[in-house]
Amino acid sequence: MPRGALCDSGGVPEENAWTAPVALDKIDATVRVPGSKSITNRAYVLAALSAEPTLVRDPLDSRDARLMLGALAALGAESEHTARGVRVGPFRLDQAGEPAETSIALGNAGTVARFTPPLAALGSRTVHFDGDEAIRRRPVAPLLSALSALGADIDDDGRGAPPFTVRGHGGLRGGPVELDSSASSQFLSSLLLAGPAFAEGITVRLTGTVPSEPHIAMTIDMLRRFGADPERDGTTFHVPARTLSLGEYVVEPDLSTAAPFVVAPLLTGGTVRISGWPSTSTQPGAWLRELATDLGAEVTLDSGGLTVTGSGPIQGQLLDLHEVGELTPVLAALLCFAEGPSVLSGVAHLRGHETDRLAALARELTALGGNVTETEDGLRIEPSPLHGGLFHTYDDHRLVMAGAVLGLRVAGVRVENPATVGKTFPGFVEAWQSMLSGRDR
Ligand SMILES: O=C(O)C1=C[C@@H](OP(=O)(O)O)[C@@H](O)[C@H](O)C1
Ligand SMILES: C=C(OP(=O)(O)O)C(=O)O
Repeated sequence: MPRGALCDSGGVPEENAWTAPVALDKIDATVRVPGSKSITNRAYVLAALSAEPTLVRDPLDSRDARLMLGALAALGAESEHTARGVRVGPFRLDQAGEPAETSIALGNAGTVARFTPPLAALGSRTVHFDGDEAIRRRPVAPLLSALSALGADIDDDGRGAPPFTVRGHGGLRGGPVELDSSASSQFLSSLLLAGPAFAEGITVRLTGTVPSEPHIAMTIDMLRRFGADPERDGTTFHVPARTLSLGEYVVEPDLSTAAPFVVAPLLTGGTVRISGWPSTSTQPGAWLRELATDLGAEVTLDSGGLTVTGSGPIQGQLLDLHEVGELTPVLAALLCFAEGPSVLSGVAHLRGHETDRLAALARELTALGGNVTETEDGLRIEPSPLHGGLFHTYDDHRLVMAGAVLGLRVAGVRVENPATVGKTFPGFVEAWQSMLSGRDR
């Protein structure tokens, strides 16, 4: 993947930086993290495609989730916040009497930019897609090409990123298509999620390797729960046309958002309990349980949640993160404190995430005294003492979380623009401070 661009934080003044608290003692806290972004936004899309309204319970309420609801509303699927959750859909395909054109605000939400274009092609309006400066650098070309091959009418400016326009003509033929989903698993998830609504369903044959496999498993699992019949045969995926219906969907806590809390006791000693941790999950963050154990923590999972107790130093690691790329920023921060060198690999596609995460992490960790270099597909981290300073976050929620992890052991880490964490966890700073003050949330 070509080198990405580092996004700036839109002129957020440095005095808004948050000084990440140092852990003065062993931690002892119980933490509740919000609903999974990936599950929430898939549930909203599948609800919009269902024949009846769906109540999505315990959903994430954050910038990305609201952008998804806004996109679905623009496409004709209304939602309502109720005391029991968010009731969504169904999507009205008959859009007679609606304005002929509408716009979708993408913010910097990959799930909105990748999951909603097929829905626009199913409708009958002209839909313009655009968002933050950063989303204009995130790839969509393979998805738009596949949709065009399936019969969609799409205009873009040839850069392979937003903005673009989809002209709906009241449905999509679907059928067989080839897809290169190596830059983002979200291209494949997008086609599979909408597949049941295509006249001929969809058969996708992948031409490259796909990152973030757990997110593909999540897509398949959620399609099944909503009544679809997806099948996978190696690199070929088939989703027949189906009418979807479920009624109610309960969202799991976000295990990637949990990552900084899981690794905290490895750096401070003591115990963190993450309530509501599911006994099985398709989320990539489920792997943190195994990783924390390998790093020497005592880890137990019971009906109360996941309990992680840290003890002693951590060793350097060789980790292929191709399947769990979104965990990279927090793990890179953690491994700056390891006793030996670490190599994180398999994550070249992170150059097309919220920012070029490999460049951002190498630059910011080095600026605080770390010895971190970019490789072709990851990062090499050598032990080196860290010091305080401004930690730029490039409008990336997971860099805010990484900065918080550094601050546990290093005084004076000032995390730039902490509010950008609201993409997935608006209450992150408060939850982090409560964890350190021993006040349970
Ligand atoms: O489908 C999803 O919900 C996601 C897939 C992954 O994207 P990539 O495959 O582009 O890394 C992940 O990093 C992102 O945070 C969420
Ligand atoms: C890559 C991420 O987000 P998005 O859904 O915008 O792709 C992420 O949350 O780490």
